[in-house]
Amino acid sequence: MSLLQASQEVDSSFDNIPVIDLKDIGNKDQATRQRLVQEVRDACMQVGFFYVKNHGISDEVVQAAYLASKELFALPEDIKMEIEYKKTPNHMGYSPLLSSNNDPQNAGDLMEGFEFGYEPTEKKGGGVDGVRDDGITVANIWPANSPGFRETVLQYYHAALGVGELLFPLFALALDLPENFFEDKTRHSAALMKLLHYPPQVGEVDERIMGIGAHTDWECFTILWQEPEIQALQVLNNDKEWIKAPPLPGTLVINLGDQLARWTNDVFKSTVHRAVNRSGMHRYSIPVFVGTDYNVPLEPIASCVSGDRPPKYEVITAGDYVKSRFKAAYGQ
Ligand SMILES: O=C(O)CCC(=O)C(=O)O
Ligand SMILES: [Fe+2]
Repeated sequence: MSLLQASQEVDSSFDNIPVIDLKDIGNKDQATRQRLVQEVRDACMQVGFFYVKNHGISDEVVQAAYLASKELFALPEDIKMEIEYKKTPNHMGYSPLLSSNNDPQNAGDLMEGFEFGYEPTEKKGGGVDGVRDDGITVANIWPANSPGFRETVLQYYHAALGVGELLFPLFALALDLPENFFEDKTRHSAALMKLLHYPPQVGEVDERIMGIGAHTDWECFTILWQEPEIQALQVLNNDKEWIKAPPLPGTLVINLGDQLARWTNDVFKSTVHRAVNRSGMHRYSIPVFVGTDYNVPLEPIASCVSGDRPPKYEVITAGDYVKSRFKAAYGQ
């Protein structure tokens, strides 16, 4: 069945998020690979979200990033504000509570964050990397007097990039494209990592106050680590029901973003989601947003367009798209 035919028959009234085991990802056996690709295709068409287990990021690397994140957010507010995102041209750095607003219906997101883009682990200090001088990842900003912080979080970042490199060929195969379709479009690691902290929300439930309001992600896909045992993430299905995406031990959440929806003319779903922390405890999460290089135009692939299904989106480069979404979320 062609992609478009399959897409017409898709039922997106899911009530849970599929789990995909990556243990066979290096297995070259045709049938094994085909099974994995089919699982990815179904998840991308029906849900836009899936968990991965056996993803290859070690517990040590995850734990170290988690602890570094907790330590960062525990710093006094005035210290954190020294690296506020407004001090960079590209919104990297610290964003205090309520500084972003992902859902225009809401008053702001009740979370604080710290965001950075590509840097090799060995480089000392943040700064300009000529290859990526694209207006988005030109300047990271790092907390002063936090020894080891930069190295620790970059270690996680690079491990997540490795997961991304495993996933791109699967997405390509799931779209009936050559396995290496994304290779020349992802040479510069246009990935941003964000540490997030959601303080507990207590008291009366107000639907307009979310940790992060309803939104879609902006890149190709997001690799999300969630704090164990705290339910916060919710995913919207086609029946407009919020489906819980609880943390499952040992897994990461993969969710598709708008770039893949644009590449595929919505054959793959960039699904609306939100998070709210009513657990009474502090919650931390770590998304890594993986996209195509910022100069790459997001042109719908031929197998996702037909006379009945004309292109839904104007062509825009990945970079311009991400910039426009930053502007909308931060109001500048
Ligand atoms: O913290 C979470 O579970 C979700 C975060 C998220 O959706 C985002 O940062 O785009
Ligand atoms: Fe998101």
